[in-house]
Amino acid sequence: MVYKALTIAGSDSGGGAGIQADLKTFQELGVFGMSAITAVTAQNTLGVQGVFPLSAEAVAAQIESVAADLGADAVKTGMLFSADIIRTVAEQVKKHGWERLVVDPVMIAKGGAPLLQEEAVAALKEELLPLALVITPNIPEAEALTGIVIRTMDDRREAARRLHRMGARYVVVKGGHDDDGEETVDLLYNGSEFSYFKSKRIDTRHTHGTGCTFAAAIAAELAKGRHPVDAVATAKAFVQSAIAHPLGIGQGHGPTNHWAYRQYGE
Ligand SMILES: Nc1ncnc2c1ncn2[C@@H]1O[C@H](COP(=O)(O)OP(=O)(O)O)[C@@H](O)[C@H]1O
Ligand SMILES: Cc1ncc(COP(=O)(O)O)c(N)n1
Repeated sequence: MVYKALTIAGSDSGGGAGIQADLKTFQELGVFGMSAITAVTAQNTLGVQGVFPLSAEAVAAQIESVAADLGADAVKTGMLFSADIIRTVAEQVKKHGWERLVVDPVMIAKGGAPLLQEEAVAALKEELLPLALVITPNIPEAEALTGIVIRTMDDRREAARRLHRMGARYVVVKGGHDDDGEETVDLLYNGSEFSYFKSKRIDTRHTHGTGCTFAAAIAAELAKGRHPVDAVATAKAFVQSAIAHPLGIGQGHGPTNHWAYRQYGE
């Protein structure tokens, strides 16, 4: 049985985030990766030097080509850039009946470059979020989507409840941006209870693409038919290993090591 996952996201020329991180992660987890590119970024470990969006028509055509021939066992979205592209992606997801959908609501690159237009946040909330099986905001994204200022774990739980009410069935509020403490804690809410995925916080600047890698690993595990909670557990272990064994390339915020989980395990 060959499991297939489709990523709908932006291209990162530096290879650490976006489509490139997603395809590497799918491959490492034994899933055949396919892609629909929403925007091409000129990017490296130092930052984003340019953003060149594709038309919504070009995005739809790529998705149609995949759906018409190969099909997808799970779908992941990343950088979507505009409201137009978001609406198109939502239409396509509904049209093809894709239920195992991971929405990583990418908004801003770690260096501060916007990857989603401000006016597109409403479309993300209204059109795409209700279709998500799993949504994986980091803390600033959870704040932008809910309007809650997140300082404490209670704030995070409240944000998760709101995102669930907006229609996402499993909400993961990631803890990479919470700099306090020895641990990073990703909080998962399924509509009735919370669970916590904890790992040792690694002191490193090589975290470019961690969010993409984490969400792609969830999609890969969902493609194999795994339960969302088990998929999140594997994704946390995968990204932890990828951060713990950095490659040390590039002059800025380097990429994670996508083959670390296979080579070294957790
Ligand atoms: N320094 C770190 N040490 C260990 N895990 C981390 C670290 N930074 C991020 N992570 C993990 O990487 C994943 C992505 O987190 P985060 O940085 O919050 O997302 P994003 O890349 O979208 O900003 C989460 O599972 C988080 O717990
Ligand atoms: C094309 C593209 N997509 C997404 C990100 C976010 O990366 P991160 O996973 O570090 O939040 C990025 N920098 N570039």
